Amino acid sequence: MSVPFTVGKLIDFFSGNSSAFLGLSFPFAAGLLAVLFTIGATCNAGRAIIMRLCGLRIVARVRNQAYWATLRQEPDFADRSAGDIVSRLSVDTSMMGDSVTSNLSDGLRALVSATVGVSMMFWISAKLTFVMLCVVPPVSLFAVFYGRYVRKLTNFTQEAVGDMSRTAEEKLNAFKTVAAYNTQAVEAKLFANKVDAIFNLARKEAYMTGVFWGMSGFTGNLALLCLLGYGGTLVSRGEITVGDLTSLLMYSAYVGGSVSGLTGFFTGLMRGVGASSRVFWLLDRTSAIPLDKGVSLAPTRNGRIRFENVRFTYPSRKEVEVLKGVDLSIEPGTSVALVGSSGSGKSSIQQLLCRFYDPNEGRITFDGTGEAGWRWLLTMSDIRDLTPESWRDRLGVVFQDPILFAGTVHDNIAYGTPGASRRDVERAARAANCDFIWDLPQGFDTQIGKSSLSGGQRQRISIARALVRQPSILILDEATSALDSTSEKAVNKAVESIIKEQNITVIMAAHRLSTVASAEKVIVLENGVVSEQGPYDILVGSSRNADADPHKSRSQNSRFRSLMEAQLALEKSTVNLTA
Ligand SMILES: Nc1ncnc2c1ncn2[C@@H]1O[C@H](COP(=O)(O)OP(=O)(O)OP(=O)(O)O)[C@@H](O)[C@H]1O
Repeated sequence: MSVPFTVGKLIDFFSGNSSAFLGLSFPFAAGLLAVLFTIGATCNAGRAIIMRLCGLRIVARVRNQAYWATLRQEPDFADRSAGDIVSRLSVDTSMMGDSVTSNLSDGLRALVSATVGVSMMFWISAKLTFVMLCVVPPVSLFAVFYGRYVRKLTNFTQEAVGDMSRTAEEKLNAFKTVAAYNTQAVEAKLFANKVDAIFNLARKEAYMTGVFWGMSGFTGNLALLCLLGYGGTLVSRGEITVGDLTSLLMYSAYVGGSVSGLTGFFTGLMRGVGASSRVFWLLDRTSAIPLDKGVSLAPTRNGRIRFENVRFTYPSRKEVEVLKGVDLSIEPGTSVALVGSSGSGKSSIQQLLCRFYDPNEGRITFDGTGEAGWRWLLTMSDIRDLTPESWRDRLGVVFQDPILFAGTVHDNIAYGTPGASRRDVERAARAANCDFIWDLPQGFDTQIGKSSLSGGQRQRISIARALVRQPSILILDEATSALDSTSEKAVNKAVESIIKEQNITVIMAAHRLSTVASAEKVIVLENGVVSEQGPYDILVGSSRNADADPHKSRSQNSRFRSLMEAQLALEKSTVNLTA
């Protein structure tokens, strides 16, 4: 800020208006200025470096915290808004970092420059400065409205960007489906619509920005005109010198630059406020199922699981009740098959067991202390009272569509069991009938990705992943559906022996007769309620609700029989053929 003042004094000194330069000898004053400029340059560099580093640190820290906050949400949340979360983690966080560092620093610098510049102008000529400043207020007022408008637009734009990312992510994940159905053009159009939405928002901002800059440029020129016209008059009247007028001109340019910098700061700040509100929303969101809320379940013996009048609707589809009062009981160390037509609620029961959701009514209890007789009643816990973390530690889960991550076979099997040794991993792999691993080029150290193995191989690795945890409860959702019947039999046999060995409860959702037959108890679901349950042999010989009413007459028209009719007939004909 000393430059305009110095230039004015220099002009006066050389034009003979003043006998001394800044009241000092010329070489001394020039040396002093050189020192001042060096200090200024060093501070400027320091400011830029410090602010940049602060920005990077803030972005890194906020990203980590936001990702951590996301991972601790209920699974349904991330499932529904993955694309949007990615945009919050990438774009919003960096906008937020910029806004509070380089933008803030530039803004503060502009504020100081404008204040010092205006003060210096007043000091040189209060009259002239006052005339000039009359044109500034309308621009400032406009800047405030402009900033607010930009904040609103930023929020809309970020939401639109999230929407676009979601669409792209979904379709890129299903690239083969898009290719198989030749829907590239349809998808490109859908994506273009999302891009158009972003473009339209950006266009609105562009119009507003254009008007703003046009207006502020015009105001600046008007101020300059005042300065030259009125300032020239003051020089001719001898009220100020030519050097003073030059200093004033330069200060006004500095102040003009600072004011536009302040406007940029204000809009940047508003953009940052918009982006940070989206990031803070994520950081502040409380999970519907907090991971650490409740009593930690000690790794004790296995226990009985009971569903008591469980009613459930998915949060994203509140109008459809999926489970309509499910009552069932599963003894520890037994295997149970959930059977029912597609959409009857088998996976939903398993998801509730994993506590990905909580029931709307009723409760799911676990008697984890293994007390015998009536005493187990006293030790039963509603699984909602347990921390999801400690509860899930007891579970081994294999989903319908198993996911493998980039990494080695070993890493994939040991995923979630960091302490698992190579021996543990190999034992689990053997139990899950993963013989093919030994034939891979680098065995357990072979790198695998999302799609480098067949469906059946992926399923078996997922089963090994669940077994290596040595769970109390093994949840298998159509876990062997992609296996050929020999592999399926081998896996079922291995799982059976592990159940006996380790007292594991197995709850499997299955359509295949061979898998169902391997279970000790079959629970038949129909339209969200348990319609039959009992041992396989009885249901197949067809007792209706053998558990509930063992004395009831056997019916050849049981729901289980009709579900399995085709497979039972096939089995019968195979037996006849073999005979
Ligand atoms: N995430 C979800 N959001 C909303 N509704 C869902 C969700 N998942 C499942 N549903 C609905 O809940 C009902 C029961 O689904 P569920 O997956 O439990 O059936 P299922 O018996 O396991 O079927 P399948 O044998 O085909 O796997 C279905 O009507 C389904 O449309």
